[in-house]
Amino acid sequence: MKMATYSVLSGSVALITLQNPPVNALSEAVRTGITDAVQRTLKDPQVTSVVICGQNGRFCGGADIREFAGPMSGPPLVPMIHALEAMEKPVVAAIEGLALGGGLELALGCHYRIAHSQALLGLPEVTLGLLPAAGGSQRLPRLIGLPAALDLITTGRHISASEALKLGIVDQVTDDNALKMAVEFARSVVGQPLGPRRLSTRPCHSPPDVDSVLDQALAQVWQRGRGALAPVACVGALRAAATLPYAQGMEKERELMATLFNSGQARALQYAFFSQRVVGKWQPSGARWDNSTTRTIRKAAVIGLGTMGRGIVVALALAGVSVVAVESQEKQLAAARQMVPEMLQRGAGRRGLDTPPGVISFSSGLEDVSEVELVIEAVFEDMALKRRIFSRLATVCRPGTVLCSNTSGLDIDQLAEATQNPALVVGMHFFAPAHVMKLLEVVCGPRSSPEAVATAMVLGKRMGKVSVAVGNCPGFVGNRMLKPYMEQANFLLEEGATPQQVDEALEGFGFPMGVFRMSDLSGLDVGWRVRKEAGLTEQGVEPTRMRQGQRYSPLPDQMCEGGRLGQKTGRGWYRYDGPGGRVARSDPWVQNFLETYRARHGLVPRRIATEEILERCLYALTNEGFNILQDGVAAGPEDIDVIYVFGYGWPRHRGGPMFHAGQVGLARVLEKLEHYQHSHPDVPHLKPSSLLRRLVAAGSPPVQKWREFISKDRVHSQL
Ligand SMILES: CCCCCCCC/C=C\C/C=C/C(=O)SCCNC(=O)CCNC(=O)[C@H](O)C(C)(C)COP(=O)(O)OP(=O)(O)OC[C@H]1O[C@@H](n2cnc3c(N)ncnc32)[C@H](O)[C@@H]1OP(=O)(O)O
Repeated sequence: MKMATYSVLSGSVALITLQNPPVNALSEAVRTGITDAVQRTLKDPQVTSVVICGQNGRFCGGADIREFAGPMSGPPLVPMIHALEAMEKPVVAAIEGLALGGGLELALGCHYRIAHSQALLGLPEVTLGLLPAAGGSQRLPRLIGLPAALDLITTGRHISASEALKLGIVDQVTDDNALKMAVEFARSVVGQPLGPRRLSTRPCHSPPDVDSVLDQALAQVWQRGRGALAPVACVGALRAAATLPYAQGMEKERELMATLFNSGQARALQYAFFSQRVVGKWQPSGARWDNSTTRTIRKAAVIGLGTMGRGIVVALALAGVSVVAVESQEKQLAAARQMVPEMLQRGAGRRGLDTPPGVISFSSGLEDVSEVELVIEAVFEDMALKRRIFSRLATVCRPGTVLCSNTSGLDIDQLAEATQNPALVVGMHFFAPAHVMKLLEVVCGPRSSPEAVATAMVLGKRMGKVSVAVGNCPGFVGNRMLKPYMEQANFLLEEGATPQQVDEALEGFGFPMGVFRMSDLSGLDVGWRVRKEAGLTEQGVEPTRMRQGQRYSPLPDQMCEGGRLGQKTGRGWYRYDGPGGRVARSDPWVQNFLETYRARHGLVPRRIATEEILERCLYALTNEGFNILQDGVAAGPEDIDVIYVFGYGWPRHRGGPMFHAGQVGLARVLEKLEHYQHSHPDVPHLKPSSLLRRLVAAGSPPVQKWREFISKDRVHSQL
């Protein structure tokens, strides 16, 4: 039952309990319940104080985000909180579990706040494309000062009860029963003046250089936000708090919220929030998020200690898994022995731990993995080498050991074939740096058992990853979609664009790095190795611009042949201050290289508009997403969008590629793909997906409806 209940304890303390599981969000029924309870409190002369708490040890997770999709009805939050604050009887918030967003704003309207030591507090509205518009942007700076409020409101970060106490957000923290303590506290403050406890009546203490503090904050959110509107609006609301009387500040808060509330960005960010939860309810290959048998992993091995392997070792150890780290090359092993403990210590420090929970041992031979429960292979993308390792693992490991590969796109089934028990083989595709990046693609091979898949999914979650189950095909989901995107970027260079121009267009869209800067960072040889494996490169001869009957750009292969591998060689699509340099500068050599290339192939360069760059790169990528959905390689558009937001730098405020296509309009995306395919008939990736066509024919249903639509049309699903 969703509501807020009213009861009176020992005849004098009114208790208002929010009841809306699982997080006691402030739905219409809850707001109605609070409003009614306030009226009853006012009318009851026996009641001398009030305590507000949440059912089941959770104070409140904020406004009910699901209600944002429809018309607003019921008592609004602002007057409701104002009525609480205006009461002449002391009101105490008993904060257990969490007080987030509107939940904390409600607590800020109370006269006192008592928190349990394990509670988390915060104003995360900015992460949903909004601002704390129930007075939070005006009350918080009046309580803790402008700089601290700027930090909390523009980042949306959650803080512990002890940090909240230090900042002055809560009055007391307890390890015992916070509700009991709040009730005692409420009784003890009856009769004390409430004026100073009403935050709306306090002045906002701002530093003397208030303008420069606000300007600096604005510059920072611009730089961090990559085009996100909400952080900028948050600074605007805090500027109002610092410079205007409370009532005018509230008016500004309302205006800014109205703009954000109806923006595409707020819709995208709220979609991103729910997508992550949809993806968390995985059910691939007969496995299920809520009732699968899984193996508990206490000891694991990582094979190959390059950059990826080292990161995986650290991520496992931080999750409390003991790791056998194996590397056959002496030099690489020595480097890992030195680097891994340092990385681990830093990772533990970031989590506030003195010592990392997992123990790591190093080895140069596979025989040392015989006791582990799960192995993650992380050697080069070389199928023959990986198969040799898997075949050896199958003999060395105990029966039942789950065998995983960190391949970024090779066939999991071929690896499984090299073992005696293919059901135990799954892909665990991490993203670099593996101990930092949140995404994990768990690749379900056609023969992977539900138990092996569920074990990898659960282990990923334990490692703090957002695990997404995907099917087995070249590149899986993320890299399969990246291929047409990068292909278009290379074609654009052939046609007249420069790497900077393409990168600036993509960075303007909101990616942290354009495609060429990103290639330089990850190393051009990564893709080169994959193309060689696929038989696409033509080293030594004058390369053609067609391969296997399709347009192909040999530009990146030629860069690699010339030793320009990116940052690691100090030269790539940009030049750097030497190997390992980080600052990209435009390189006249590249300009000359492109001009010579175009001349040799008879290509006449043309001016290419930013719009074309974005449409060709992004729609080619999205089109592949539709093909992936059609093939059953991803369970739904949310899975693809989560992968792109967490693994590929897709700006979260644009929801993800599939959501973005819906926002642009599926009919428009289709029309543009048709247009570009007409001009480039030799590029199959521009051929509109039949699923896209069917969705358009069905009237372009919203992205949340695609799943049911797709499942009807799917020939077969890998998941
Ligand atoms: C014209 C202008 C009009 C303006 C009118 C607007 C007025 C608004 C005024 C004030 C602004 C206030 C805004 C807000 O408060 S926005 C909400 C802020 N709160 C949050 O961002 C918290 C979001 N939730 C979380 O971060 C987490 O869920 C958690 C930390 C609370 C709990 O995490 P965990 O235990 O891991 O559980 P899940 O994440 O899996 O969640 C469980 C379940 O609960 C659903 N849920 C969580 N929070 C909310 C919520 N605030 N509203 C609705 N539903 C919520 C979540 O979706 C899960 O459900 P499932 O999807 O069905 O599994």
